[in-house]
Amino acid sequence: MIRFVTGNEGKVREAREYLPAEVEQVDYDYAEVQSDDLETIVRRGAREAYEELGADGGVLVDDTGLFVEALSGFPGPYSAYVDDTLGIERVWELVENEENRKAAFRTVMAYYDGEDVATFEGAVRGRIVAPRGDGGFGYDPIFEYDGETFAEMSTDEKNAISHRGRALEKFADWLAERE
Ligand SMILES: O=c1[nH]c(=O)c2ncn([C@@H]3O[C@H](COP(=O)(O)OP(=O)(O)OP(=O)(O)O)[C@@H](O)[C@H]3O)c2[nH]1
Ligand SMILES: [Mg+2]
Repeated sequence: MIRFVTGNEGKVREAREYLPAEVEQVDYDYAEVQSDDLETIVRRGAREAYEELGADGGVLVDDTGLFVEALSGFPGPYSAYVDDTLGIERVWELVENEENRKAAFRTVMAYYDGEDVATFEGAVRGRIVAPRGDGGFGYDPIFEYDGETFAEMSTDEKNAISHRGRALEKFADWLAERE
């Protein structure tokens, strides 16, 4: 059993689809330290969550950012705040008149079970487009990869190419090797 510490059900859905182990969602709000480095955020988050929730199996945390080239990497680690305040329509409007609409998603996951903290990273490059599709969550409707937005893909299709899918793949390999 893996305790996935997140308030985001979309992340949990993708992890459940991917991982062979059972995944329990724990909605504990660990402190996301102010940092422009996702790895720093998840390393601390995993330790804090483990200490708070107790030594009842490992905990997994995921911090994700959307990095838009024309905006010098914004919103990056502040993606959740910008989603809540500006919303994805406004992010699209910020990029709409730019020639360069390239962007990347980056996820870093950290797993901690009382021994060492292990981290797994995944990234995908795509471009920002006007919102399309009703699947997915967060910025999925404005992120296009190979002609389709993430919101137009099934969970399986997104996992096969996404930032989170790549991080989950590394995590799954690591778990399998440890057994
Ligand atoms: O289009 C997207 N495709 C994704 O695959 C994806 N993963 C996360 N996000 C969004 O980017 C921000 C990350 O912030 P975030 O990592 O702090 O997540 P969160 O605050 O939602 O949950 P958590 O911190 O409790 O785990 C939040 O606005 C998420 O909705 C995504 N958007
Ligand atoms: Mg968050």
